[in-house]
Amino acid sequence: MELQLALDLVDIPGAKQVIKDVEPYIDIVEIGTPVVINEGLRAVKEIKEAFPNLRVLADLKIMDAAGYEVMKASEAGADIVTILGASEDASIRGAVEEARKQGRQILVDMIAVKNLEQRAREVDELGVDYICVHTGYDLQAAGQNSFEDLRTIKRVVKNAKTAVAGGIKLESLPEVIQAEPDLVIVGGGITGQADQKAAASEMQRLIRQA
Ligand SMILES: O=C(CO)[C@H](O)[C@H](O)COP(=O)(O)O
Repeated sequence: MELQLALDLVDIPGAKQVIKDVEPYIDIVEIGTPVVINEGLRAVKEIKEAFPNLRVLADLKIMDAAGYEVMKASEAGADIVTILGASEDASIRGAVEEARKQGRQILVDMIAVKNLEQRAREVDELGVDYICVHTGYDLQAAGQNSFEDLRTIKRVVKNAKTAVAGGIKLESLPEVIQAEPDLVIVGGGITGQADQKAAASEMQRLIRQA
């Protein structure tokens, strides 16, 4: 099981500062969608150059023109690129094909997918690397989480690794770990804490002992 730090509400210098503090405790750093919107793929490039030993995920949430967008994110240095599970099979195939060419990986974000069980089975057949259940900020605000969805994809996904994201905090991490995802994605549960280093270190400890 691995830990991914999601950076959503920072600029590039801010991202570098957080990563410097928590690098020993994380496996992957995510350049979040808002950061890419604000700063462009330059954010991915600068973070990869500053932290070459860390895997970098570009959270582009691709919906179309997938091959092209995966190519551009790969050129910027992304190791993993995200595409939406709600996108067309042709787009997901295009993303996978380009990622294979570039030696990169694809994470499918299942945010807003209604028929989760069926779509997870279909996406799993398309050769993606990760399938991620995700409660976005708007539904987190309504008190939702993805823990039941994680158990659902764990049942049906046979090839890809499983991941979970959305509002995971130190208190809820043990329940997440129990469902045995391959990747736990945490944003505010680390970045929103007064002591980010302590939060990341404790999360890594719980994950490693699982
Ligand atoms: O992709 C995202 C939002 O669309 C976030 O990166 C993801 O939800 C993790 O952040 P948090 O733990 O703060 O919810």
